[in-house]
Amino acid sequence: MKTLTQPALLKDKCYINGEWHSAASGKTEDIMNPATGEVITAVPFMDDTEALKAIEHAAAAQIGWRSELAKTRSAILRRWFELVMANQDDLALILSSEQGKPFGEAKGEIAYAASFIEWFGEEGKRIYGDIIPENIPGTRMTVRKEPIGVTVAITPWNFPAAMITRKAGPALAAGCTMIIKPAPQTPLTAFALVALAEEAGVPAGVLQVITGDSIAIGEVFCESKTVRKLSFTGSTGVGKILMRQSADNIKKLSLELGGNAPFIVFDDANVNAAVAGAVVAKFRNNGQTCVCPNRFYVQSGIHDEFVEKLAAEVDKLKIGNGMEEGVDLGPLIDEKAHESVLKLILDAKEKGAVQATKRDLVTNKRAPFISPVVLTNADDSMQLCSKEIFGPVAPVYKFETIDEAIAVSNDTDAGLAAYLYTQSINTYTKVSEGLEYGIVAVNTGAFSTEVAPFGGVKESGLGREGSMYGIEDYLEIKYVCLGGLS
Ligand SMILES: NC(=O)C1=CN([C@@H]2O[C@H](COP(=O)(O)OP(=O)(O)OC[C@H]3O[C@@H](n4cnc5c(N)ncnc54)[C@H](OP(=O)(O)O)[C@@H]3O)[C@@H](O)[C@H]2O)C=CC1
Ligand SMILES: O=C(O)CCCC(=O)O
Repeated sequence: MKTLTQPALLKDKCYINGEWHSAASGKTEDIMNPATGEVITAVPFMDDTEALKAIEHAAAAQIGWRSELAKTRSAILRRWFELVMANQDDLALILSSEQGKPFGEAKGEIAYAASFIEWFGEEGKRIYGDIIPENIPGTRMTVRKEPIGVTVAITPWNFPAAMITRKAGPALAAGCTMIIKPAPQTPLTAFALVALAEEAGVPAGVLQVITGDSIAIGEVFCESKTVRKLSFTGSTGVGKILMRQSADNIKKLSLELGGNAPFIVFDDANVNAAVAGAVVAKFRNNGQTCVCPNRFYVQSGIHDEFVEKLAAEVDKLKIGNGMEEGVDLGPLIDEKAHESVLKLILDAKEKGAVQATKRDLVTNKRAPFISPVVLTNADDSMQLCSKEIFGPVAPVYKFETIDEAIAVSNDTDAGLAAYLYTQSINTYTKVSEGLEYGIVAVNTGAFSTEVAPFGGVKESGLGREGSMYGIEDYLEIKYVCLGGLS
């Protein structure tokens, strides 16, 4: 078992106004390692009292932070990026211990998380305004982009590092302050990241992290008039609650919600490439990613070959404690997730789905491990066709025509990511343009990067994260009209 090089990175307190705090109530919540069931530590269970205090500190810190030169903020973010990369192994160990993903994958997430700090630190120096050619004599018309103010982030457990930096990176670079409420399962990565931000020189109150009563803290965040923006990644149901709660003060929202990604394979696809892409896309983070394919649509001519090859590859994946060498899939996040995924598989089997993989479903009754499965004969009467699976299950549906593939893919309230495999330029053009999704991946199973926009349409959310567009969500446009000139 690996040990931390910097044990001080394992914090068990919240970070408010530059200091580490327990909850005023003294309450704590245990943090478990999902692979072993062991308690790693306990963290503060804070509530509305601390949320209100953090907002006050964020508002006070906002004044100085927005006045700093973009170049100064950028230099601090650069140091934060370098510290995150210098502590990549320790951060990955903390992340893997509380979340369960394999150590190598956790290291990849830390590098991905760091890339948002680096990228937005650089973008922050390029927040240009505009000069409008005036249409009224004696005027000058200009546009400035200004930081929106105090912001908050509610983040999920599936990417405990990257979902924080994808929000905090642009917020801080734009001159906003941010309070983070990480998922209750994975606060330790958040604490460690914020400890490194402090070391990098992020001033007190600019970046804070609190854990505890999600509902009470969420209400304070939404109802506060001081908080001008909320960014949330998580389920569509909770996104809708937060949107309703934020309506009274017209808060700006970024919502990165659930997906129901189709993965379409046409007869003319390179089947080996499609299988390799399917494994990468579907089994990343044990299927617990909102862009993991949820429905595999495979054209009839290539269907049997694709299923046979995919099942063979999936049967090779090694399940286990993510800290062990060679493990591809860790546990699911908790028992609730395990039960939910198992129910979807059993429902599909009852309705006629056939398991193409060979392993038994449940491999370890002491922890939430589940075998990865490929199911054929799937149809839209099965719950997993419309519900986000969030687990290592690949249901395969057969289709005949291009129009049918587009229609079934779009027949969902979600619209985050879609995948297609074809070698035809006509099919590529027609399908990529016909899909109602924020992201379309063609002949690849991987597309996430800090330089490209991530986000969905329909009930998958609002706004885009990452890329040159991601910082816009933390800026307000101010039009200044100067009149009376001679
Ligand atoms: N888009 C994505 O990346 C993600 C999608 N999901 C989807 O959601 C399903 C359930 O996962 P789950 O973790 O329960 O996701 P949730 O959307 O329920 O939770 C996400 C975060 O929001 C918090 N939260 C829940 N209710 C409120 C509220 N009323 N006010 C403020 N914060 C709140 C949670 O804290 P608490 O747990 O304490 O309630 C957690 O930190 C998954 O199976 C998956 O389908 C989940 C995670 C990420
Ligand atoms: O929303 C998620 O599930 C995490 C984002 C994954 C990614 O950035 O690829």
